[in-house]
Amino acid sequence: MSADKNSIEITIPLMQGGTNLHFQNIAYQVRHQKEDKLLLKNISGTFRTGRLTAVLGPSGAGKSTLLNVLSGFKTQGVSGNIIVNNEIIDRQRYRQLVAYTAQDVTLLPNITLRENLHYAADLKLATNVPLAHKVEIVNGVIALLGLQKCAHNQSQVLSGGEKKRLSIGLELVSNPAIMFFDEPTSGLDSVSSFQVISYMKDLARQGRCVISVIHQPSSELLELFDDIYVVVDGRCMYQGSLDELIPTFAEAGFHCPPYYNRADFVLKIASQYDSKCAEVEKLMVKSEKSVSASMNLGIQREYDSTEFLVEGRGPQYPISWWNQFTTLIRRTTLGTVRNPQLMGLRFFGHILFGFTIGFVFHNVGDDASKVLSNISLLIAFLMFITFANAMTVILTFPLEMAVFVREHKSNYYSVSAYYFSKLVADFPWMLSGVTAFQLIMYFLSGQLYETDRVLMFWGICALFGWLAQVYGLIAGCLFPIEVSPFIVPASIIPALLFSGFFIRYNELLDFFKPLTLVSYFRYGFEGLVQATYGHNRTEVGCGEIFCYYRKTSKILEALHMEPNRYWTDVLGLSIWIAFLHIVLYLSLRLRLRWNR
Ligand SMILES: Nc1ncnc2c1ncn2[C@@H]1O[C@H](COP(=O)(O)OP(=O)(O)OP(=O)(O)O)[C@@H](O)[C@H]1O
Repeated sequence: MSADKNSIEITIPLMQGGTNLHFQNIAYQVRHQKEDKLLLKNISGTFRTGRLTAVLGPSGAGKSTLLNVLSGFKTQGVSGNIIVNNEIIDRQRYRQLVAYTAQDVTLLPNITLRENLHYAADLKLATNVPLAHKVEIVNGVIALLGLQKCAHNQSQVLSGGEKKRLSIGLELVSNPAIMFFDEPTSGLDSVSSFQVISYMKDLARQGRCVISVIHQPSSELLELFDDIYVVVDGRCMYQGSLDELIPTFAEAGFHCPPYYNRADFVLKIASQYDSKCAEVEKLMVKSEKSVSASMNLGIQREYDSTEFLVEGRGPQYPISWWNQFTTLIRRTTLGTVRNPQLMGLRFFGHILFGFTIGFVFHNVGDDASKVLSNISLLIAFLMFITFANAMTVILTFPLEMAVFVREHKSNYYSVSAYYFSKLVADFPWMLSGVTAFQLIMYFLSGQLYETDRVLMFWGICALFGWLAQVYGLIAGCLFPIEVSPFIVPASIIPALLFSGFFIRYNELLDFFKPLTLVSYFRYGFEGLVQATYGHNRTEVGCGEIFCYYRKTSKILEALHMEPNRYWTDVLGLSIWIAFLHIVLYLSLRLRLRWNR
């Protein structure tokens, strides 16, 4: 993905024709504390091509909600019509036209700005777009947003303003006709804010319809906008040009003092809505009527349907499933390799612990007088594999989840492409860590050197590492980063209790016995015991005159284990892994549902 550093021409094509967006009687209802709450109340309006529109309103008025709905990010509980150039269009076509940049866009920390744009181009542009053209588009976006200086910086070191511009750029690569921004200047100083809004104005001038929620803009910043849309309590208080704003309010009896910031003036009037001011209500009703009237002029047809963004038949994603899958694998692998803590924990952590535990349990493997220590080693072994593999993913996955939700909602790729890419990309790292750990420990602790036995031991370790990783992914998907480091160990302890190590099967109350059948630790522990002492091994070496556990049958008896159950344990672990994969897939879907 090298790019020609000298090529800074702006190559984003101008929009052909214009795209006018009308929205009619949009209502949005949520269920909150067992009550239905109407957040948007039959709100209507028009956003026109080539114009930059500011959405203003007091805090809690419904500005972000309106943008979320109009961008198609929220669809559940929404009714009303979205009309683009006089046509009601389906969800698939609409998503291809629209881009939405939320207030805080989460970015993958270890991917550079240029790489972020390249991956967005790979995922959002049709597969037949040649690489050279994608590079041109990325260079164009970088030049347009003035990001040349930091193009090779990883996202984690970008400044707030650079991140904001990158998030605009990510949407720009697919050259959308309609762009929504939620408070793009929040957290920026006045110079950067001016820059960002100026870029947005350029985008509008190129023939796009650009709409932005803006919080308390300065007079200078407000001047950059062509149109204003004022939202109050989920309704429209004003829609029209910036120039008409003050005269319209004056007509309703609200006069703006000279030299007063127009945005502040409007917000002051809007905040009187709560005190049930009759003049404000009159202004709202008048505005709603005039919005409907102007829309009827703009729309040449009547629409009966109130179903919001119906499902269409066209392809949902810009590129094929296979290309989504391979692009995501490349990106995840790059992010993993660039994450030194994660790599360190995964690989060197396994090696370090392999040596540490290996030396602590030095040569206990083939000595019947040290069987109890060796059995403790087996459970310690499994515990390390579980925590090392589950914890590494729960630390990074919640952040990735935010990226997944944003990108999936922006129609970059399907859930299944992401799901399989995640599993495939992470698998070799897990396997290499577990293998290194096992080999070091196996030989340092003096287990029996038989190829079959080493492979059987490795098989259980690999399955257990895999299980732990998927377990961690589920926790990282469903719980915030502050909660999952507690949830994972707490939920593992019951499985550990019924592993057969802490309390033997026959010592359990009858009531608890069935639980050993669902404990994955039981299958892991028993599998390791069988690989170590079962399967045609009759005796263990003995360095003393008498060793009680010299015969392996005595060891299995003491642990209440039947001989030759290795493959049953493999089956038990495999069923658990298959089950957890289904749970992970459903968790990803659930996570998307929460954000609908
Ligand atoms: N899922 C929800 N359940 C209940 N109420 C909600 C939900 N989402 C938003 N709200 C409420 O809807 C109102 C509008 O929220 P929204 O985020 O759109 O406001 P906003 O105008 O963008 O405010 P701000 O300028 O402070 O960001 C708020 O009162 C908010 O508390």
